[in-house]
Amino acid sequence: MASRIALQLSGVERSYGQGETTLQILKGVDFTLRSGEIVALVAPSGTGKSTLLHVAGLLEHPDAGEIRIAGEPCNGLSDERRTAIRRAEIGFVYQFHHLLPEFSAIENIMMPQLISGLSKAEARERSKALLDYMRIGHRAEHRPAELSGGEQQRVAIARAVANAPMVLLADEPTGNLDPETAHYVFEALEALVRQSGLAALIATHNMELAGRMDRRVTISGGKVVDL
Ligand SMILES: Nc1ncnc2c1ncn2[C@@H]1O[C@H](COP(=O)(O)OP(=O)(O)OP(=O)(O)O)[C@@H](O)[C@H]1O
Repeated sequence: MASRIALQLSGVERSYGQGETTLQILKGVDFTLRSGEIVALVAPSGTGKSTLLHVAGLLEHPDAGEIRIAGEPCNGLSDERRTAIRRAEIGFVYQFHHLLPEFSAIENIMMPQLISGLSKAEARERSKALLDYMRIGHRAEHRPAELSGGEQQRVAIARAVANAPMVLLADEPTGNLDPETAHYVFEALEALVRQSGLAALIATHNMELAGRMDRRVTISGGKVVDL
């Protein structure tokens, strides 16, 4: 049986005003991401990878077109509802970890769960399981500055999936790591996707990692096309 559609973009357009002119970045993007698949987004700098991730993740509004998360059309929803969907169904990972420096690894992962209303005990238990899963259980009480780059990114990934979202959107998650560490972090991410049935769209310039994903897409002429 085909897996469930987690994210669907239809006819999505997005442009930015630049002085007198308009820079049209996305010109009718159609794209479908299914639960349990990892898709690489590989495109030259400036073609709109971050824009696509922000629009897909409900951080920015498209100028036209439709975004559905877990089947729910997100156009025309109130900002409150969009935020609620984003918190529940979307996890973000960036090139730089953006962990809160004054909190430990486990506290960083607990945070989004506490915001969602989980008890402290439940949040701690799930965070510990995620840390173990990412093979950094022994670093739970360390603050970000005391962790290596690869460990920091694994904590950031654990935090992104802490609320069991349907979709993981990652913008160069290994871009700041050496090749060996990048490989190791991707391995942990891949295991997590396989185990949880998450759907992941990962922007990367790393062709070796892209080659290991289920499929590869690029942005060409403002549209998403298969590579
Ligand atoms: N808020 C904004 N206002 C104006 N222009 C913007 C804005 N955000 C992005 N752009 C422009 O839109 C284009 C696409 O940007 P985007 O960040 O999506 O590219 P990218 O493919 O992610 O690039 P990179 O690989 O360098 O991160 C760029 O030319 C950028 O300058």
